[in-house]
Amino acid sequence: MSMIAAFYGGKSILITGATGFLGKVLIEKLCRTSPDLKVIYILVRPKAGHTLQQRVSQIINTKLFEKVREVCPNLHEKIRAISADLNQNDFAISKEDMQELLSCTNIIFHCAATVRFDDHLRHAVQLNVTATQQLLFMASQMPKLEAFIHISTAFSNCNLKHIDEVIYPCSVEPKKIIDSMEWWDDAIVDEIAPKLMGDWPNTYTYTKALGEMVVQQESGNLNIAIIRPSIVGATWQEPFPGWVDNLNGPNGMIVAAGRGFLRAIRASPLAVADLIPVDTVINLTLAVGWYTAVHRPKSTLIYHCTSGNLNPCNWGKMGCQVLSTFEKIPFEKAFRRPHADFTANTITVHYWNAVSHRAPAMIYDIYLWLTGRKPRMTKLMNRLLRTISMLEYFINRSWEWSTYNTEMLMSELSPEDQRIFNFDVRQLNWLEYIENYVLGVKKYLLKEDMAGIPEAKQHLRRSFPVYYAP
Ligand SMILES: CCCCCCCCCCCCCCCCCCCCCCCC(=O)SCCNC(=O)CCNC(=O)[C@H](O)C(C)(C)COP(=O)(O)OP(=O)(O)OC[C@H]1O[C@@H](n2cnc3c(N)ncnc32)[C@H](O)[C@@H]1OP(=O)(O)O
Ligand SMILES: NC(=O)C1=CN([C@@H]2O[C@H](COP(=O)(O)OP(=O)(O)OC[C@H]3O[C@@H](n4cnc5c(N)ncnc54)[C@H](OP(=O)(O)O)[C@@H]3O)[C@@H](O)[C@H]2O)C=CC1
Repeated sequence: MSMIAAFYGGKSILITGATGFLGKVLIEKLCRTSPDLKVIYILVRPKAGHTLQQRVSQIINTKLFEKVREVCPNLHEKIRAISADLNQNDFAISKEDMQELLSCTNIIFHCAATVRFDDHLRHAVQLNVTATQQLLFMASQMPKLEAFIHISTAFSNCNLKHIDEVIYPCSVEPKKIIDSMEWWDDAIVDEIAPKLMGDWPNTYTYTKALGEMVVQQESGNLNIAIIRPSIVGATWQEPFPGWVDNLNGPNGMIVAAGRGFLRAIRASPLAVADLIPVDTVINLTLAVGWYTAVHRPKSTLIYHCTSGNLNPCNWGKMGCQVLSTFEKIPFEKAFRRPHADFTANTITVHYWNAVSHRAPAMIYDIYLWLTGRKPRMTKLMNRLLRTISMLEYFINRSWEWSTYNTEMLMSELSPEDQRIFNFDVRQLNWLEYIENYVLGVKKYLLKEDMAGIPEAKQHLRRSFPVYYAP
């Protein structure tokens, strides 16, 4: 019998960010391995035109939940959506709902965050810092709470090269920043943001570091753990390989390369590509929830969920495998032949941006305009180049994350739990994983049918002149 699966049986679990990438995989795995759990409360913000129930149905009626619908036919009853906006006071939760959450919750998984790199500092502080503080305050009023698991990022200390499983302080106290945000207007925030952020590259990583400090300072008597995943990618094994549903991180780049838009990117081919599959992150998260509640470590433990020190892969190897997968399974309606290069030379990148990105986009737009259609390629290319400029920081450096706590936890698990909640990234075969990843982008993100592969290959042959364009 799995100790972890048994632990979650009969429990009331509160999840924030449940409608996001990690949140969905977390709910799926929880319900599949512990169908006898009592209830999962999910804090969902209302969205125009969708009731809460519709938002839940949209998630659990997808392919991702196909297996779990069989194991847990009453899935709808297990998931209770609570209307909440983490940007509001008391999260705008009704009195009755708040009462129920406070009196029943056993475990909290805090996944909600803004993951945009360019978010305004005020908004990033509100969601990644202030909301975390408020949730901890709520947690402190929950008599049945056994564990509070906070999802951070391995890049919260990306200003350092070697990162241990400890919390590093930021120069300005988060409480001071939270207070200041109340009376600083946007102009002051804009002016002061670069000074506050120092050598953090964006508001996301900076506010996640502040969020960790808040967790440490407000932990009180709670049993808390922090998980720091690196770049979270498609599923490796569960519920099936290759599942992914957003354009974040590498996903958008795979789409752009596969459709022939992306030809060159400033990256160090030998830098470590610290990717980690989303199911690995969730397996570790559930194991940490169990360990924190049952073993109650004396201090807040931090767990790095990274691949670089146990099973490293570099961007060069990854890029080659992505390109070779496109040969076998091309994406539909490609603009050009998929072919891209990583280059470390800034001048070469400027050259390729002009010749291979901007110029073809302009020529294509002129063609669209001449044939009476709306030009759109230049806009799309500009957006792609802007996205690349934000990702460049992460693909031109390597970091070393120590994984003592994560390895310690692995050794605490029974053989059965090591199998069911596998987070041993040493077993990952990168070439196989990347191929399934690209296939998953095609199937689950772009919603392309595998039956269309011959047509996609023919499309590339038909557009012969464009096929070999720079
Ligand atoms: C040797 C051979 C080499 C060959 C190489 C070829 C293969 C290449 C593949 C290999 C991959 C290599 C690169 C990988 C780089 C990975 C780095 C990742 C770093 C992560 C570090 C931290 C990890 C974390 O902790 S958190 C998760 C990461 N967060 C993010 O990734 C968020 C990043 N995104 C943003 O911050 C914003 O989206 C931003 C600023 C990039 C763009 O903002 P903007 O306001 O312009 O757009 P949006 O409102 O977001 O979207 C508008 C619109 O565009 C669509 N869209 C968004 N992103 C993309 C995209 N990347 N590609 C395509 N389309 C995109 C979006 O869906 C919207 O569409 P609508 O239709 O308008 O809704
Ligand atoms: N994806 C990655 O590569 C990595 C992610 N992480 C961390 O993992 C966690 C989850 O990330 P991920 O799943 O990728 O992020 P997503 O952007 O996919 O999901 C974010 C979630 O937060 C919710 N949310 C945002 N704002 C609010 C709000 N005001 N009130 C209520 N809910 C809100 C979103 O709800 P809605 O659906 O309404 O928008 C969504 O459910 C984050 O803490 C992130 O920092 C760490 C490392 C890497």
